[in-house]
This record gives sequence, C-alpha cells and structure tokens, in this order.
Amino acid sequence: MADADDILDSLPPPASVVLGDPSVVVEDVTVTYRSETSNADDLQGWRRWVGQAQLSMGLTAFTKVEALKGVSFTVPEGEHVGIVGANGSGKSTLLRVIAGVEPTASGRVLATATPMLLGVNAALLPAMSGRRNVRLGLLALGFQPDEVRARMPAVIRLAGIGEAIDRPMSTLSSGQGARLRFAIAAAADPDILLIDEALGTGDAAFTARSKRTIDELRAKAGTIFLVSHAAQTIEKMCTRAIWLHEGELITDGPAVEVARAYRWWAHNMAQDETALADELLALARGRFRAQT
Ligand SMILES: Nc1ncnc2c1ncn2[C@@H]1O[C@H](COP(=O)(O)OP(=O)(O)OP(=O)(O)O)[C@@H](O)[C@H]1O
Repeated sequence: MADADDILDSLPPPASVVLGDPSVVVEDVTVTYRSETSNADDLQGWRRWVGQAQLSMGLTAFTKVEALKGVSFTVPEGEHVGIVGANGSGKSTLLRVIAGVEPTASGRVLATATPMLLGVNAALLPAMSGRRNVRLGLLALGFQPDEVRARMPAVIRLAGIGEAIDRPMSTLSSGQGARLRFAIAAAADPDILLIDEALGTGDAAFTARSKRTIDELRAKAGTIFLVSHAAQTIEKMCTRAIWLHEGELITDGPAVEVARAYRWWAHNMAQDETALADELLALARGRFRAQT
C-alpha cells in the first residue's frame, strides 16, 4: 500500500494561471456558533459540570462550535477557488462570511465588489407575490426600472414555478422559494460569485437549467468560489483549492493538487484507514505551513 508521502509526491505540479490584483482578502477569520446540546461530554472543563447540572434539572445546555478557526487567504481577480472538506468542516460558513451574511467572532473579509452567494442573498417578502419579489429583488440588485422590466421574463423562466409566481411567497414550497431566490441572484452578473452546491435544489429540469445558468455566470464572473463535495468537479472547474478540516485551513494551492490530496484523505477515511488519513492530513498541513 502507498504511504502518505508517496501519495502526495505523485501529485502533478501546479497549473499556471494568469491572475489580476487581489479581489477577496480573508484575514484571520474565526466564526463561533452557540448551539444547544443534550450531551454534556461535548463541553470542556468547568462547563461540562455546569452542563451536566443544567441537563439533570431539565434545562438546556449550550456548547460552542468553532466553525472557522483563524482562516486567512488572498484571492486575486480571475481565480476560481474550490473549497473542499468533510461534512461540517466549515465550507458553507466560509462562503457565508465572504458573502457578508454571517458575522465573524474575529477577523475580517475585504472584497473589491459585493460577493454574491447564489440563492442566499435575495431576502424575499412573504406577503408579496413571487412576481413582485422578483421586481423588488432586481431593484435591490441595482437594476434601473427599464432593466428590471427587460430581465424579469428571463428570471421568471429560470425559476420555472408556473402559476405559483403570482401567489404570495408565504404559500410557496421551500423548493419553489429556493428556485426563485436562485433565479433572482443569477440575474446579478456578479464580479465575485459564490456557489454552494449544497444549495442545489429542485427537480431534474431545474437542476439542468440552473447548471446551465451557473456555467454562464461562471464564464462572466471574475472571481469564483465553489463548494463541492465532488473533488473531480473542483479539479475540472477551479484553478485553486482550499481544504478545510474542522474549521482549520489545512492547505491552499493548485486545485488538482489539493483536490487529489483531499480525495485520498476521504478515500482512506471511508476505508477506515484513519491512521493513514491522519498522516495525509498532517503532511498536507505541514507542507502548506512550510511554504507560508
Ligand atoms: N447555525 C448554526 N448553529 C450552530 N452550529 C452551526 C450552525 N451552522 C453551522 N454550524 C456548525 O458549524 C460547523 C461548520 O458548518 P458548515 O455548514 O460550515 O460545514 P460544511 O463544511 O459546509 O458542511 P457540509 O459539507 O455538511 O455542508 C459544523 O460543525 C456545523 O454543525
């Protein structure tokens, strides 16, 4: 069996890409969630005793989840960055922080344009119809009234929710609402585009249509962040990738190299080869730290 060093050494050299000035700077970002827990063993030190006492009295105990731990990187314009990592590693949190919809406990994000997280940025009003929400959504994105009129049919076609477009938002299914949000955001032509595949929703026809739209947006956007569980998607679509593990940035480098290292790690975890997986993770982390 190949050892961790052989695996990392067999990876191809970095691809070369032509890049512009910095477009997104993530500086030492930490995000902490406070979450209910029914298991006091989740808690550390004195909090465990307090938690046990709270739970035994039928009260609620809270634990702290560090979703991102001091994550830093700079992305130049034109870069397509994949974010990989196991479930719960902090990928969606990172996208939400870059989009400005998730507060940080410390650190900051600087961007040269407003980053658009597909499907999340549009805040819809429940009492208004889908159609009026599309109008408001497009106005909120900064389009002039004549541009709004011109773009509305395409947005409504992409959402593809039929007659439900004239019903109040509050009566739509969550899938229909998600499709509308996606379609509004997709009209934005953002310079900095954030795509979370986990947000993918809807039936096969919508999935195909939204994939086409994402491809068009990708072709136009300057800087792209893409979260995907499929390391092959990251290899194919991205120039660079970041591997997160339990909120920590493990490595950041050429997409092919990072995605393959992550794939080997995931493969070994799936095979219960946890010792080799741990070794791979430590090596990838060590190599990256040595470079920076
Ligand atoms: N609103 C929240 N309240 C409490 N904990 C949260 C909240 N959102 C995320 N978390 C926790 O933060 C950590 C990171 O979550 P996040 O959704 O960013 O991971 P992810 O890598 O995107 O996961 P997945 O691949 O499963 O989508 C996880 O431990 C998760 O349980």
